[in-house]
Amino acid sequence: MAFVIKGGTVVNADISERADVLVDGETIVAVGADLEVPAGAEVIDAAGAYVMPGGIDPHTHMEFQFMGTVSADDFEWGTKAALSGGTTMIVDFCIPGPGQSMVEAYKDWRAKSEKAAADYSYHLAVTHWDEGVFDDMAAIVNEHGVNTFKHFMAYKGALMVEDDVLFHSFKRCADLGAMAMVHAENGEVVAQLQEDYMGRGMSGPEFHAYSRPPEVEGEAANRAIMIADMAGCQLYIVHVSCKEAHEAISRARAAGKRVYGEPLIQHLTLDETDYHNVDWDYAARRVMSPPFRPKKHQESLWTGLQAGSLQVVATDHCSFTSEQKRMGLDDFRKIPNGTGGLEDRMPVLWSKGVNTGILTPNEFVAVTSTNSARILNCYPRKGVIRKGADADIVIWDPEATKTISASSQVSRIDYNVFEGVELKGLPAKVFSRGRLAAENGRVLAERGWGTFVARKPFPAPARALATFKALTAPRPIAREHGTVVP
Ligand SMILES: NC(=O)NCCC(=O)O
Ligand SMILES: [Zn+2]
Ligand SMILES: [Zn+2]
Repeated sequence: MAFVIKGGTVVNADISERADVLVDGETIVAVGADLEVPAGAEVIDAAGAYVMPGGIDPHTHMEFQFMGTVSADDFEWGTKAALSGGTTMIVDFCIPGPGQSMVEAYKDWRAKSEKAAADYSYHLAVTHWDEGVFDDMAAIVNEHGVNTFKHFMAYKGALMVEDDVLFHSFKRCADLGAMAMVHAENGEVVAQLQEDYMGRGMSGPEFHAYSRPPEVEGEAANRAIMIADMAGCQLYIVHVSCKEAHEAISRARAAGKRVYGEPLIQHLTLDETDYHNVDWDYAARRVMSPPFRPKKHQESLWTGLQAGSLQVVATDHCSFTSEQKRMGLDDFRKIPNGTGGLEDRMPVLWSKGVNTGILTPNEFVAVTSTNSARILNCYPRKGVIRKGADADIVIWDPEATKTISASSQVSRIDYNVFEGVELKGLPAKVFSRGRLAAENGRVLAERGWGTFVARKPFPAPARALATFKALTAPRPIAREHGTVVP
């Protein structure tokens, strides 16, 4: 079925233009001024609206078995929540369980995500190192369409890996043309601080934040950057929450290293005072890692988006109900870590970023969609309004208003960390591969509409890094005695 979106302003990351968009089936087939309407095609009026690429959330956890429970939004409800807020693709973390191989975990995730209402892709987690992982990484890249590998530097005793695993795995990423990702927090220091506070009877959710100060994140970010540099691979640091981690990335990029940083909409807009609330539930619902930070860190994250030293805005959507959070009533270490945000990411970023003059609409598109598509290598199929791209399109009404409330949200949990935030600028219509998937926040997409988006390795940066490594590799000194020169 064909349709033309007429009269809107098409906003891509690089340019805004008055143009119509012709969609045929799942694909954008033309973008231009005053397009002729083919016989039988529907006309959709976008006067006064922006026509933007559907959002991509590069960091989610659907139906994730974690900390003794399972995150509440599965692929169906998580992607429906995403669509209601303008996000048409998520990239979820596929994390092998204890004793499970990467390829088995991948198959599990494929089965779980069959119910997705929007498109999805994965990052694979490296949770230990052995020959099986070495071999599986090649299969994952070459046969299963995943080019990113995640490493947790925190969660000691569970998902955390040490530096030896990081170096082995980062070198393997370099060989395969894949990208390494890290959750950057020094898990050893966190574990000691947690024990120390609990030992002194300090068990409330505020001590979740005190046991994970910005320094643990800054240290781990620096360490991962240096290890990636020595391994010769690209590095993506997830949920950058503080000045220390942002500065590490910014320094690395200024030194020519291929490092990317992803702040979350939560860290950009919410702060640690939420943990001081006298209502235990209120504070515990906001427990995530890294935690919400003192307000001063937000300025660093916003300027990072402006300067380009931070490239994408994600949610790390990992939602737990109040009941699940209460697993940690007597011990903050047992509160399942994670918050929601998928349906609010784009509207909150627009209201707090574009309406305040911090970001232009083009920069908004860059950090909510295009940059993820480019960094994760699914561009230009995703992340752009242009001929040949998937028809993932948001018609954005800059005048529409709403106040966020859990009572009207799509996510399955019973609260919303953005409760009461007033929004101006909302998705009016959201198309997912040419199908109307949401209208004024109401989800029309059905379970199972989503498809897996395979992503190939990164030949150009991998080749550049390998060339540079080879040219700058240590060489033996020619001597009369001693080393034999090859
Ligand atoms: N972020 C968080 O608290 N939960 C999800 C797992 C992770 O990303 O660390
Ligand atoms: Zn994490
Ligand atoms: Zn996460």
